[in-house]
Amino acid sequence: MSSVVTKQSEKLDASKQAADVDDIDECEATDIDEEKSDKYEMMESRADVPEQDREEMEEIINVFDGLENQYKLMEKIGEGTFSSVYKAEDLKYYDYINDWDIDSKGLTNQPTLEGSSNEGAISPIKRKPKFVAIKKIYATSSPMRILNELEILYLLRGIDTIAPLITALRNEDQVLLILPYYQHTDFRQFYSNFSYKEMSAYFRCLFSALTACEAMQVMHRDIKPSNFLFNVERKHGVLVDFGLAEHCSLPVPKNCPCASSDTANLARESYKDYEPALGYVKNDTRPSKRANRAGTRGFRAPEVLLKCPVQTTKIDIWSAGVILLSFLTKRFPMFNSKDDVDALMEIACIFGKNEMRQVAALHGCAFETNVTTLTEKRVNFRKLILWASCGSASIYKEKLMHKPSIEESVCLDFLERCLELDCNKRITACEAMAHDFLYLDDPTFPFSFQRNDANLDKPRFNSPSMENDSTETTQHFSRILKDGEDNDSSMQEISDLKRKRPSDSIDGNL
Ligand SMILES: Nc1ncnc2c1ncn2[C@@H]1O[C@H](COP(=O)(O)OP(=O)(O)OP(=O)(O)O)[C@@H](O)[C@H]1O
Repeated sequence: MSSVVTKQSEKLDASKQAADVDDIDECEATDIDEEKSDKYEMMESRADVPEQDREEMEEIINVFDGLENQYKLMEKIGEGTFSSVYKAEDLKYYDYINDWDIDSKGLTNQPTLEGSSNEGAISPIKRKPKFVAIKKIYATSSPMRILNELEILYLLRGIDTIAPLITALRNEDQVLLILPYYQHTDFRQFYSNFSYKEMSAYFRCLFSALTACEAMQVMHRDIKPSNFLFNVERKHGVLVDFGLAEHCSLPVPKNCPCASSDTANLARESYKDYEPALGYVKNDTRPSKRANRAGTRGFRAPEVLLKCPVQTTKIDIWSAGVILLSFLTKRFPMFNSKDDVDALMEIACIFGKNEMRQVAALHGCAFETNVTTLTEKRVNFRKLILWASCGSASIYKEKLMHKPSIEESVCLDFLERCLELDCNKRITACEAMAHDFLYLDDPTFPFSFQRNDANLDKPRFNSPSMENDSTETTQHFSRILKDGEDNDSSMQEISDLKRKRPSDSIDGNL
């Protein structure tokens, strides 16, 4: 497959391109020499870039020889646990086919291919600078982890709500992922004043991304506002950061009651007979429960907190529900626990002890607490939201007396389905795409509103065979990440990889 991909995404031959493309190549050829003479010029021109960020960008340019001819690093835009992200101008954008670029869809500023007409092509002078996000993965990340992120990004190519990988570069232990740059609005600027319609648009994009992940059996594991880049003006969002993502189809021991409907039903029933023994076993010989708990505090699903070994894509639905709860309560972060026990207690404050015992039994655990303020029964979501968002007791009481609007009811129903403690009963992303809440901004809602249900059970994109893809991608990227290669050959591999855009190969050319 890799050779096919190479062919499709080959740099466009200058002779095959329109005259204006040739013109720009010549201009760039002269520019390159000038750029080389002072590779840091672009950073000096930005006095507002902090000294430390400037140093980091200089280091990247030093490590990746020739990078400055491809990308003009501008500023640091994000920093996480595993990476730093920089905005850069894509200096060679117009030399390549850029099918991944949602901005370019329907525009005629793409270079033309052999045999195609150049009519309507935009002259070089009108070309806008194009930007990418360069994600520098810290050298402390294991190669397997980086490979996993690359592999999953490759698998999820071609979906306009998931940030695609443009290319990846490696030099020794330094790895850069090049992604399109998405102009977005900080969550803190809009979460407290979004209307139901705006929330609907936000979650339709998010759930479209989650539907794609679900179809590929990929758990993102880190769904949170900073990983969903939403552009308020365009009402469009993209999911980023698959650094913790994981396949849930991998064989795991099904040693959790939730894994089969028989044992799950038994657990749901038997929790009532559980008699808590006071104290704890002094010399407990039972093996400790182990499971992947990767994620961000406050967004972990109950099954993650209860260390269920059979986690599925439902964990992401819970996290999306937590984001919706933030919108509705106008509180962010909604949960802020320091550890998993605290996190379970925060959830118990809403769901009550009775449901917590049930969900604990579903994952082979027992839930016991001596915190007297916890109630047996759950708190009604509407009451919780009004209490948290109203500001005063009198407004709360007044609002509570009013019947909820259709929009509010639909939204509350969606919230309950996402924040369902029992992962087996929680809504799937595909089912969520059929929920009225995701169509509130439809002009005909709710009068003559009709969803096109015919397509809702189908993933809205091509689904290449995961097994084959996964294997080939693993081979492809593991070569890039393989240790012990000399610098030249690894850089050669990297340049081979350059511009092998996954989305190029999705439309039936494999
Ligand atoms: N393609 C992009 N376009 C614009 N900004 C981006 C892009 N990718 C990442 N960012 C910004 O960089 C931040 C960190 O990126 P990312 O989440 O991929 O890194 P991380 O190290 O895994 O972070 P965390 O530990 O917080 O999950 C994002 O929250 C976002 O603000």
